[in-house]
Amino acid sequence: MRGGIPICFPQFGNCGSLEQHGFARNKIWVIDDDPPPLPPSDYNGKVYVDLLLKPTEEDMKCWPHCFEFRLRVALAMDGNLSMISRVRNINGKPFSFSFGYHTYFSVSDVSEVRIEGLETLDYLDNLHQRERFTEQGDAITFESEVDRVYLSSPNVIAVLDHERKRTCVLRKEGLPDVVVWNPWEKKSKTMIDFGDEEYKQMLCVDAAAIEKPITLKPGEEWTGRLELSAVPSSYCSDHLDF
Ligand SMILES: O=P(O)(O)OC[C@H]1O[C@@H](O)[C@H](O)[C@@H](O)[C@@H]1O
Repeated sequence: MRGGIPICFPQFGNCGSLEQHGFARNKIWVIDDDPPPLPPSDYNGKVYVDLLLKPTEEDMKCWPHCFEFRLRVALAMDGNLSMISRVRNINGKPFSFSFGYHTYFSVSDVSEVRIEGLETLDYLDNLHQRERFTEQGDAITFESEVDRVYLSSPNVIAVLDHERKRTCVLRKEGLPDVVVWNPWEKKSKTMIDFGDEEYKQMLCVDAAAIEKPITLKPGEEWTGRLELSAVPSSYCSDHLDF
C-alpha cells in the first residue's frame, strides 16, 4: 500500500549512495511532548504535532552527519495541512542533503487531471537518464508514465481534478523543485506494493530540493514548508497567485 507524504531525506531518489529516497521515511520518529508554540501570527485555531528524528549509530555508518530533524504537521480549522521541516546541523562539519515531500494525491482519474504552474519550466526526465528538457505544453496532463523533476518552480502549484471538481493547491517555501510521478500501467505491474490499476487514481507531486542540494554549516538550520489546501475547481487558477 502506498500513500500519504513520505519524507525523502537526506537523499531524494537514487542520486547518491543511500537507499532510494534516503532513510528518514523508514524510521520511527519521536513525538516532542513539549514543542515550541506556534507563532501568534500562525495560530488561527491550528492543531499540530512535532516529530523528531535524530540519526542512530546505524544511520551514522552510512551517512556520518549529526542532525536534528523537526517535522511539524499542523492542521487548520479550514482543513489546510501544513508540513514544516527544520533540519539543524549539530555536527562539527558542514553537510549537504536533498529533500522531498513525496506527496501522493488521490485523484478520480489521472487522465483527467492537470497540473498548473509548471508550464515552460525546465525539467530533468528520470525516464531519459535525467536529461534536461523544457516543458512546452500549456498545463501538464497525463497519458503515459511520467517521472520528472521540474526545476526552479513557482511557490504555488495547482493539481486540478476535473471529475471531482476539486483543485489541490500546493504552497511551498524553500523547495525550488517539483517532482511529478505516475508509474502508469507497465511499471505498476512490477511494483509489489501497488495494485496493477492503482496508477489511475493517484499522482505524486512532490515539493523538493534536489538539483541544488542544501548545505548546512555547523549550527545552521534549514526550513522547508509545504501547505496543502483543497478548493472547488470553479475557484481555480485565475485566483491563484502563481
Ligand atoms: O518506489 P519508491 O522508492 O517509493 O519511489 C517511487 C518513485 O518516487 C518518485 O518520486 C521518483 O521520481 C521515482 O523515480 C520513483 O520510482
